[in-house]
Amino acid sequence: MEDKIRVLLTEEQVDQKIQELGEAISRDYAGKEVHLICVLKGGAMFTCELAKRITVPVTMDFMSVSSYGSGTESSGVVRIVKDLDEPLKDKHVLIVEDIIDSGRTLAYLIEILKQRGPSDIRLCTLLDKPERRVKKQVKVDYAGFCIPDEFVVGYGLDYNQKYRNLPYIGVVEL
Ligand SMILES: O=P(O)(O)OC[C@H]1O[C@H](OP(=O)(O)OP(=O)(O)O)[C@H](O)[C@@H]1O
Ligand code: HPA
Ligand SMILES: [Mg+2]
Repeated sequence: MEDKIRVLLTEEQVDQKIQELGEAISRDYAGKEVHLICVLKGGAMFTCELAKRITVPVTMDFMSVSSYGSGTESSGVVRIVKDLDEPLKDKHVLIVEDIIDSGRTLAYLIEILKQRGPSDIRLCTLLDKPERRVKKQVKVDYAGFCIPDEFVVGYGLDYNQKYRNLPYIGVVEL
């Protein structure tokens, strides 16, 4: 059966925001090389679109962690499914996520990546759900949109692995 999806952010709104984020990052990292860390799978589409709009030199690496089962609640247990290929020593690391919800995924990731000796670590997310935050210490450097406490899909975000390919952000009417 098809789920009913209500549009929360249109493709045009998302594109415009990614352009703005790319410009802000390019300004802030002027004269440096930025090492983007894409957090798979959710961060894949956003990372690629963002990378296209950054004008300073970019390198990219990919990591896969999982904190959600098949439902809409974080399990609280974060697992590394695929680690990075490259070391982070002396790099300007920018972690790119689709969403920060409870903050558990990012709190865990930042802790382990800090130990690998990067020059600095910042965080960029397309969506932020501040009302849901459990890990209050997670500081977001670049956030596209703050959204209300609703389960969203599209632009990399899934519900039971579906809808990652939608070019907009929608809410599944459960
Ligand atoms: O702030 P949190 O409550 O930790 O939730 C955010 C994380 O949860 C989702 O990933 P998920 O673990 O579902 O895996 P996926 O990216 O492969 O969909 C999302 O892509 C974020 O990575
Ligand atoms: O709202 C959401 N949608 C999809 N995946 C998620 N992971 C955390 N929050 C969400
Ligand atoms: Mg994810």
